Amino acid sequence: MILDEIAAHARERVAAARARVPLEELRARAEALPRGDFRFEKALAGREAAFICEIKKASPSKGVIDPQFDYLGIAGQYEEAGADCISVLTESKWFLGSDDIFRAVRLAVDVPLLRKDFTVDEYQLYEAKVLGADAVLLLCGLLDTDTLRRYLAVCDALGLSALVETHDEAELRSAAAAGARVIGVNNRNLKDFSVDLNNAARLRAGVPAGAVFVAESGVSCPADAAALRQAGADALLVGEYLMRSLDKEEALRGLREAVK
Ligand SMILES: O=P(O)(O)OC[C@@H](O)[C@@H](O)c1c[nH]c2ccccc12
Repeated sequence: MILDEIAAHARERVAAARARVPLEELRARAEALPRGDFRFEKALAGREAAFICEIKKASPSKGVIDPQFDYLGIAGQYEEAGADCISVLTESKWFLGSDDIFRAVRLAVDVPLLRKDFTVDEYQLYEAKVLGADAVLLLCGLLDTDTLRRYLAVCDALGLSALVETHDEAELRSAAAAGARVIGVNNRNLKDFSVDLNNAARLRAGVPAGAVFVAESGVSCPADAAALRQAGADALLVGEYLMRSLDKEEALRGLREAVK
């Protein structure tokens, strides 16, 4: 199953990174940085419907989405267009992302940034902090409730926000039990890549009051965004549609219009 393969590869990447910079050293570096002020989640909560715009070159389900991949140009366009947050894939094998891309985007824009990777080790939380991330992704499909709780405590101590991603009721209960403040529902099943926009609507009722609810994946036109907003999404995470839009400002304007 692909998620297992991606997670196994993430563990290999962490092992290699640890051999270069040991955990203790990385943690000390992360803890020496100014504690973040959770501006990722503030940016999401501050709007009627917020947009997290994603920078990804490829995905396991679609292959290469943008062969040119002028990620700095894209980041600039997203910022110009008024993206509330930007998600940058750093997974290297299936999404063709990298920490270098993240660093470059961090230097180029002031928008809150989500470091989008497959978190399988506490090490990656410190990595994200040192990269200048405002938020990390925690997948319930990879982390049990106790581990989630532990990672959320580390994030809190660093001033990092966490987008806790779920796909079904059991995962949503786990996210809620762990105390997640930003809960995502992925409309794409990472096990077989099928997309069901109704997934967000179906799980909406299980999201604790006060948590920010992010609908993720599968937005392919303004009407999709409208439907997700109708289903109670506080924020939308949009990747492929924006990556394929030549005029990202116009595309995002269209999505915003649709959720009003
Ligand atoms: O390109 P889309 O269908 O708009 O989806 C964006 C985002 O939700 C998707 O990239 C995603 C959702 N959860 C993830 C977990 C890991 C990597 C990627 C993802």
